[in-house]
Amino acid sequence: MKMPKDFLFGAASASYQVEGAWNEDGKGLSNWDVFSKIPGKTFEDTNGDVAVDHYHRYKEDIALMAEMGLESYRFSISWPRVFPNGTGEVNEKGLEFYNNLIDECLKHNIVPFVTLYHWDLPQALEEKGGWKNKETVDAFVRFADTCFQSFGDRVRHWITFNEAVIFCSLGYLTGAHPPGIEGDVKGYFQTTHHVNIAHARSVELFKQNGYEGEIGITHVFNPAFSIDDAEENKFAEMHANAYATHWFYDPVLKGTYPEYVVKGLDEQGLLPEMTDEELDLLKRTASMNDFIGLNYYSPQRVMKNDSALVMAGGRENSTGRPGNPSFDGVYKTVMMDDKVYTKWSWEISPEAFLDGMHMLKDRYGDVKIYITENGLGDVDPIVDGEILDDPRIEYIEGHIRAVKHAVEQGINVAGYYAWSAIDLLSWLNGYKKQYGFIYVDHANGLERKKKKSFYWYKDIIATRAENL
Ligand SMILES: C[C@@]1(C(=O)O)OC[C@H]2O[C@@H](O)[C@H](O)[C@@H](O)[C@H]2O1
Repeated sequence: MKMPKDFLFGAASASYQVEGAWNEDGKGLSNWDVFSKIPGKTFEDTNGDVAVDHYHRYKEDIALMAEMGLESYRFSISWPRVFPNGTGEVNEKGLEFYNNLIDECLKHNIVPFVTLYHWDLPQALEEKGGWKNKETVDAFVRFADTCFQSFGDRVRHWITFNEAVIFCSLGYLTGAHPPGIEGDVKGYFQTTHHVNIAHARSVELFKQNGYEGEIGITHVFNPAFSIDDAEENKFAEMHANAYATHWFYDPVLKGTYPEYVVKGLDEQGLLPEMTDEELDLLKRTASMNDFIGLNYYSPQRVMKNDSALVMAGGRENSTGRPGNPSFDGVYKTVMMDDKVYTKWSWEISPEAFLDGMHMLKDRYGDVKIYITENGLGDVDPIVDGEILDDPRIEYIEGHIRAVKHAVEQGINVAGYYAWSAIDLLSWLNGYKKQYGFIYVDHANGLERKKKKSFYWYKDIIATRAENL
């Protein structure tokens, strides 16, 4: 079977990780511009000052994506490039860059798929409390509307937020991401609620103003599976899926928070402050969401936690490495002998991906899905100057096959975006963790080079994955 003709084969990036030009053309400071310069926060003190210089080299990069036959490019907009202080004055040069980027995509018949927020919050807002402060919600809605007005004549696909669970939990539970706070559990849940309100208000505004196209949100998709059939471990599975998935997906797709989590948080005095008006907003906007974006890399294998609650913070544990207890100590993730893992100990399981998508359909019905990220973080083998990233080809082949099976089994998947189009700055892992189809040679002026997977993906797109 060929993938449907309107299925989008894409690839993704994020502003802070690719653009560089951190202080050029009127751009304001982001929280990551500041946080990454705190000694020890990132591997080898890497930061996004230059990244892979997409800001100056986007035409070359888009041309390479077009050569690959890429049908769609998912990229994010740097909020502080548009609003240097988070709100107030608009930076026209910032709008100009994204207008040029969008026009370059369209010139090559590449569909722009825009993420409004991929973690780079204006520092001016972070300093006023960031996502714990309701004012940030107001500022986001203004930023979103400015983008709708400026780009909505050519952009027809919008994602409000990328992976709320990551920037909220790493910002307020483990402290590995800005603002670097550890153990603020109530603050963590409050930020997730504020992000949900910012999303819902932006969706309602998008629909009320009659912008063309579709809007949704992207969440981590990390389905939990018990290590066995023991009752206590099946409970751990239920608990993990409730807190890591339903807490984020239900308010968007059902318009309500999962009762099990609300009850648990209330009993612990951790329930976010939520007004009736906000809860009504979630309820009335749920049906306005056009799709849900899934960022799937791996499942989590869980069991009842039998050790003291040790919040393993720090860089290496922030990338989803198994072995950590949940924030509340109820369950822990484990590695299993019969599973396959990446160099960063992330399980590789296209099977769990397909099972998880069925779980979502059972809970949310026939919701339109985009796979907005999926890929292999690896240290790519280089042989005689050629980047032979066969492990990445094998990983992506298995996951596109799972997407194909999902579509054949009646699950409404409308597109697949590999993470990432081009090698880029990993938030905490510098450049050692590569994801791209295009290699960036940091030893030779950021020269671009096509990997083996570049040619492989080109063929997959051309044949619409018919032979998978
Ligand atoms: C933590 C990590 C990683 O470095 O592997 O997960 C996979 C991927 O997720 C994306 O949303 C991040 O923007 C990107 O940088 C990657 O981040």
